[in-house]
Amino acid sequence: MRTKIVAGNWKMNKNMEETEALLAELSAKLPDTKAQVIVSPTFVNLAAAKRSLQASTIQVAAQNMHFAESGAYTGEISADMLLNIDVDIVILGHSERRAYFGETDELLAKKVKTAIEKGMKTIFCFGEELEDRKSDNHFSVVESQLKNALFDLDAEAWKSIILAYEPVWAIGTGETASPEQAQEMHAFIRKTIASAYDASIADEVSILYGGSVKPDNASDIFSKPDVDGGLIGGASLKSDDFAAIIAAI
Ligand SMILES: O=C[C@H](O)COP(=O)(O)O
Repeated sequence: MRTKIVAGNWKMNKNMEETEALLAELSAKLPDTKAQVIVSPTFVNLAAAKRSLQASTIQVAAQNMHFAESGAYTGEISADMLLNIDVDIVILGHSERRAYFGETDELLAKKVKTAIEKGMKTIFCFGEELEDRKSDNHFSVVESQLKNALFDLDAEAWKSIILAYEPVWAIGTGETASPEQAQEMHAFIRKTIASAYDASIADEVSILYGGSVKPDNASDIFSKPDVDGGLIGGASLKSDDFAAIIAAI
């Protein structure tokens, strides 16, 4: 049985007081769920989030990290720094990191490797752009993103990987992939992993969908057999909306 997960990526939103207030609201409204719920505030608010959630089942993830142990990397954050404040989940490969900060599959492979070595869980994001889908290249783009960043991992490492398929054309646009499009791609991802490794790894990895998930479309998307939850952007910034999405799983 795969773990169901709903994760909220807050991106560059919410100051410390707003972080604490949103988490207090969310904790009060958290529906009864077996899903793993994760929130991902900005780096500077991770410690405050951990404090706010001390008595909660809600987990905290970072939105990025560097691959190096430490050193002269101005502005960067290491795995050990995250672990030092008890943050052991990291989002890597988000399309905004790829598009605005030049993160490549090769760089992401290094980051994932570090996360695994440090005992962290990775929410690994990937997905095609609109032109890829229009030109019917979406499957090959996704396959190469997975292959380049993840397929050097050993089988054991996959226990620490959560996948998040996020078609770039659906992120923050209000345009969601249809539940059928999400299911088709998630099934393809599982098949690709089964070919590279084996069926049990493919069956066990949780694959989240991300891209304009809202309270009114969440249950249709989550009802698909290969969709194990969501990575939620905008709608995770409002406690009512995020709680409704969690309730839809
Ligand atoms: O990480 C989350 C995704 O970028 C989705 O964002 P969105 O729900 O605002 O479309």
